[in-house]
Amino acid sequence: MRPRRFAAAGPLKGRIRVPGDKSISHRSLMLSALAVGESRVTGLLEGEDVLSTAAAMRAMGADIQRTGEGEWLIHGVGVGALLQPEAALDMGNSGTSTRLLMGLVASHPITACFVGDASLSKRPMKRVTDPLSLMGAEFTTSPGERLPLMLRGAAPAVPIEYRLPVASAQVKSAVLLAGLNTPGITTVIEPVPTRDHSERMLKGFGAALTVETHVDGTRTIRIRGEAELQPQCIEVPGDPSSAAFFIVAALIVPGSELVIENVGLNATRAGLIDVLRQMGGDITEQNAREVGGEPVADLLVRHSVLKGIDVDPAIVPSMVDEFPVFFVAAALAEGRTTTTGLDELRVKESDRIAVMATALTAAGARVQETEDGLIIDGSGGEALRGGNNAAIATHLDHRIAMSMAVAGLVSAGGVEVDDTRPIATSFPAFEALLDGLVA
Ligand SMILES: O=C(O)C1=C[C@@H](OP(=O)(O)O)[C@@H](O)[C@H](O)C1
Ligand SMILES: C=C(OP(=O)(O)O)C(=O)O
Repeated sequence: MRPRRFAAAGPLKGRIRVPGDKSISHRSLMLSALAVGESRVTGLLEGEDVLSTAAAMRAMGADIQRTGEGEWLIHGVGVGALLQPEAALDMGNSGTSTRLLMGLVASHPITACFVGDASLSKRPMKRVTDPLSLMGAEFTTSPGERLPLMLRGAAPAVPIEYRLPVASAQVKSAVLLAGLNTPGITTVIEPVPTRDHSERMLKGFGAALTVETHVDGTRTIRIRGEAELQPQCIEVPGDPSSAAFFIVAALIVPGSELVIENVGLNATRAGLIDVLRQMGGDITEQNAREVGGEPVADLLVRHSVLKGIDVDPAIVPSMVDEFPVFFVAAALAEGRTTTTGLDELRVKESDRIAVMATALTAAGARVQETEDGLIIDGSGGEALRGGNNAAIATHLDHRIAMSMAVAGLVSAGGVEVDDTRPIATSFPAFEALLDGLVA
């Protein structure tokens, strides 16, 4: 464990750049490893989760080299040609690596064992074993359909039409990636839109993929299997989920004025910015452009008096990973903020509803937990005053650690986080960036 106290240290001023998008980084390694020829990726997030994906793709035959900071060269094996890994694939803390790679393996004639850390081993996998079983893959799982599990891929796999029972980009992507090496057309029906990086990147690599959006917002995504992927040069945009910690910090720490450069603003990811603006957050987009087929801008964020709101549950998928830090913003707002429809937060790296309720309460915020969200009565900009000095339990969850670090910046006595190590899964430079800003 690596504990640390985060305390108030004055306004955040200056310019920072956040690391590459985690979702896009995973996908760029996976698809490059399946293309025939050499792909080049720049701006890759070198966090532990993405490195787990790189190691797994290497173990299944891809040649993956790091040539500089964030710069990687990948020689792919071709769709259908993944090799049998010789040892278990260690997924570490990463749900995205696990579920997307299960999709890839499911339609290859190989068997792979998936293992992970204590957090990942508690997370539900039935959401992917269900559709992948329909495609012909076979599973031996730990009780409750959890890791460790063994997956025997089907060759040939059977194309399916699958309607997502949960709003999950990981489940959608698992089925689409399985569809890559499945004869015929694999179809995913998505009643609620989730992040669309897989669709964009599969098309970019030359897969025959179509997206039909119906009047009620439902999306039907079709992919033609036995695809041949063309190698690509990919520039990964900055991660809005990492930028979120600094956006909220600059909004709630008085006197702050911060530019966060190169932030991905794909509409399926940008919900936090919309909600913070509805609360009165002063966030301006500068230098809007496209990076790697994704909309990107620099964000100028100024300290703002935030007003509590009822968050529309329809926006949840586009800010699903940002709720822990959003709760910190709500704890500093004037009045009450109500969130609902957050059931999925209970099955992330930790139960993010319960863990944040406990953590923020300990830090002195007024928080009430409901079945599917939190009700937060904000301090109206007053510093949080926690009753005790006990360390906040982060439960191997990077986003809890970083969110409570941000809470420490607006806490009268500081916030002690029990373990900062998980931060390296998605944002290894987080503490250095924060320390550099407030120094
Ligand atoms: O597809 C992805 O890259 C991700 C999808 C989301 O998970 P779910 O699909 O489980 O909602 C998100 O929480 C995760 O951090 C990354
Ligand atoms: C939920 C997350 O990631 P994963 O599902 O990949 O572990 C996250 O990064 O917040």
